[in-house]
Amino acid sequence: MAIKVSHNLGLGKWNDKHNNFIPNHVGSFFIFLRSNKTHHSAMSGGHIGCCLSSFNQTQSFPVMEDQKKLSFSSPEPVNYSQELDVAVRTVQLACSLCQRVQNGLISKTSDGVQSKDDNSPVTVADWSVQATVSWILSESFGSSNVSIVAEEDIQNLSKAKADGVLETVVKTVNECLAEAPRYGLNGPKMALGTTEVLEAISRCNSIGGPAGRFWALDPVDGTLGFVRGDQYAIALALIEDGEVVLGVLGCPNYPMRKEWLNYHHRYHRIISKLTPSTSESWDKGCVIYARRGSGEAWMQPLLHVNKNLVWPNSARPVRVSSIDNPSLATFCEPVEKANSSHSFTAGLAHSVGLRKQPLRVYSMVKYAAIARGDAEIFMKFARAGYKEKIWDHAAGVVIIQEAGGVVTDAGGRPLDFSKGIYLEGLDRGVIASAGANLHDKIIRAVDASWDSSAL
Ligand SMILES: Nc1ncnc2c1ncn2[C@@H]1O[C@H](COP(=O)(O)OS(=O)(=O)O)[C@@H](OP(=O)(O)O)[C@H]1O
Ligand SMILES: [Mg+2]
Ligand SMILES: [Mg+2]
Ligand SMILES: [Mg+2]
Repeated sequence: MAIKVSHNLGLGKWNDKHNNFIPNHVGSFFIFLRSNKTHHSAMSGGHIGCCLSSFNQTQSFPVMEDQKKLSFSSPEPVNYSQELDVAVRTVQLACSLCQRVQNGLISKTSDGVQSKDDNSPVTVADWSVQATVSWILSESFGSSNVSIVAEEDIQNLSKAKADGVLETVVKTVNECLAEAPRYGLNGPKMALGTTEVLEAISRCNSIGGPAGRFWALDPVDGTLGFVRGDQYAIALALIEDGEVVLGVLGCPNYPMRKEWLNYHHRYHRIISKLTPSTSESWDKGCVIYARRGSGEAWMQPLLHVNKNLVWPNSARPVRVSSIDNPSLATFCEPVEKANSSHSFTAGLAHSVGLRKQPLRVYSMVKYAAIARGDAEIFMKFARAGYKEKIWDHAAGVVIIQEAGGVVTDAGGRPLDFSKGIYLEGLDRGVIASAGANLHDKIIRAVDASWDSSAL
């Protein structure tokens, strides 16, 4: 049978109490399927479950008899389809912003990179993505329902010497939001002013914690990779009562061949030499996402700005590698020695029998590589005293777990996202593996060599 669904549903509010979505527009009709597969149908071509659209037309959709029953049955646990749908579209939009800014940075010799108080880099893209994601989430769910923990703040941006940067951020955010309808998202009616952009950035002032719902955002993870024209990620996760329930990772430079993940510092030159300009959309860049408990992780190609594509986008499932023989396994780790001890992991690799060269990649693209089956192990052992932040891990952890992998600290315990902005109580380091066998071997090797390490 077929049922008429209005595509011009506009925005509404999720009602937690009644577990349903209430559209703002009177007369709009919304079907929300409470099936485990709902998010996939929304992402991969089916439109049911998607409440945001740029189209002003009605369309007929076939609805199975049992699906119809599901949509009108009594309330069941929240399945976050609405949140996942908005999050994936928003990360796609953010990827296009970053690509534009990165291309501009690389072609210019001028300094588009600022330094924060800890000397780490921050760029127009970091602030612009944070403003854009914050604005879209508030617009989609109502600002009083949205709480965000995110990396950037406006202190550095507001500094007098960063005046030109602030102007560029406002311009970048508005250029990006003007594209929102192509992603099925509503943009602002009028361009945002400086105050609104600063407000959107500083609204991300949640400090997380054990209760309630908040988003964790790393607008650009691997900023160093970003400014070097290399790998970086946009990471958005939803955390509820201390558990990561959704993870979305945008990886705009994820190459078509996994070997090219390794070409840091030279990535852009190599890719532009080897990739024909007419390459297909799967060639470079993807968005990977998962919902906790679904047992599935999905990957979309980037929606390429220049190819006149509009939503909906296609998706395909991803799964971790089945390799569990250490001699065939590849491990990945941060590029910078300052962020993780390369000598300690080299020792672990040797004792476990990992024979391949480590894949050194900036950012949470490492988590994406494990989820896609392009590498089997990820290890990070920061220097003593460094506290890992939740936005550097949340999205990647749920994606790997749903793709079939394992993520724990070096003591074998799950990462704890319930203690505020830091992964408090993290035991030594973070280990992610394609399977329990490899994981146990690494953990045993850490135990055996930790005391004699300098960490
Ligand atoms: N000293 C130190 N030790 C450990 N980790 C640190 C340290 N300083 C920063 N960071 C965080 O590392 C994030 C980047 O991690 P990566 O795995 O991408 O490292 S690397 O850039 O490949 O070396 C990076 O994320 P972004 O700031 O979003 O780029 C930081 O949050
Ligand atoms: Mg980060
Ligand atoms: Mg960052
Ligand atoms: Mg940073």
